[in-house]
Amino acid sequence: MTRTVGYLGPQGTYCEEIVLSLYGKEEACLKPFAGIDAAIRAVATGEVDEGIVPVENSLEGSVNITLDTIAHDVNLYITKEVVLPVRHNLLAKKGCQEIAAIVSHPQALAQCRKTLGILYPEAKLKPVESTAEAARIVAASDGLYAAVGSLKAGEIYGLTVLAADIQDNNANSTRFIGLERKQASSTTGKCKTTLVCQINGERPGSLYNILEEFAKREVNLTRIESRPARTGLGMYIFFFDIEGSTAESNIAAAISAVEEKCLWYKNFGSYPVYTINK
Ligand SMILES: O=C(O)C(=O)C[C@]1(C(=O)O)C=C[C@@H](O)C=C1
Repeated sequence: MTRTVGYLGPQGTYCEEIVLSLYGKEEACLKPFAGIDAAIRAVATGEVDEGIVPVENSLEGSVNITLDTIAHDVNLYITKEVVLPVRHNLLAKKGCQEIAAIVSHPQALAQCRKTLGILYPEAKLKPVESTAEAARIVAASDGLYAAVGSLKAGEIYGLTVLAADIQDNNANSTRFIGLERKQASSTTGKCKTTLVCQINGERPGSLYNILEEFAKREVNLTRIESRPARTGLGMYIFFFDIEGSTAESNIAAAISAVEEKCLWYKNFGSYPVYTINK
């Protein structure tokens, strides 16, 4: 049976590039959503089998809407991670003479902030839901707009490339995750495990006590990220990315110990990690 895969649309986003790299034409029915949270919620309601969303960029850091939605609003598992090198382009209508505003996803605008400031210091930066939505808006505009997006988005919406490779740093890459209602079936090869928990921030050493459970079992953490717990100012939840899977006994034991010590906890499971080489 073909699976339905939801992602941040419209056609031509980097999210779509990930979906197309994972599934052949016959293997998946693609369903674009207007927002990252909508794509995630569609997995939870059963509208789609899987959602592909961005979670972190090497220049700009976390995609907060992804972290907050998976922590607070749904109960889903992370079933894969895919890292994509991201190369942005400035796209405009043919013959465009003047750029009054540059539109794109806020993460994409931020990844090109310095370059755009040098090329078009007077242009206003306008955030929209995705890079492909930006290209679609520019194609429908009066020609005074440009979009930051992929070459493919430029082709789809009939735009020309005013400037290529406009990301501020060539190490620009984005981490995407696949979300499903069931745990990943295969965790062989390179794997990670992600959990989120809230600790008692009023006691000294609470975070240290959690970290100790990983350190003493030689469990390697690849990322710690905090986000508001949404229970009051100064209260936080912590995301931990762990190298390896819960099939490894030291990782399983560390997670059980952490669960005992925290106020609130969610395990997103273990999942394989892939990188797209460009
Ligand atoms: O707008 C897109 O094309 C997306 O897939 C979203 C997104 C993001 O949210 O980080 C993905 C990759 C890039 O880092 C810029 C934008």
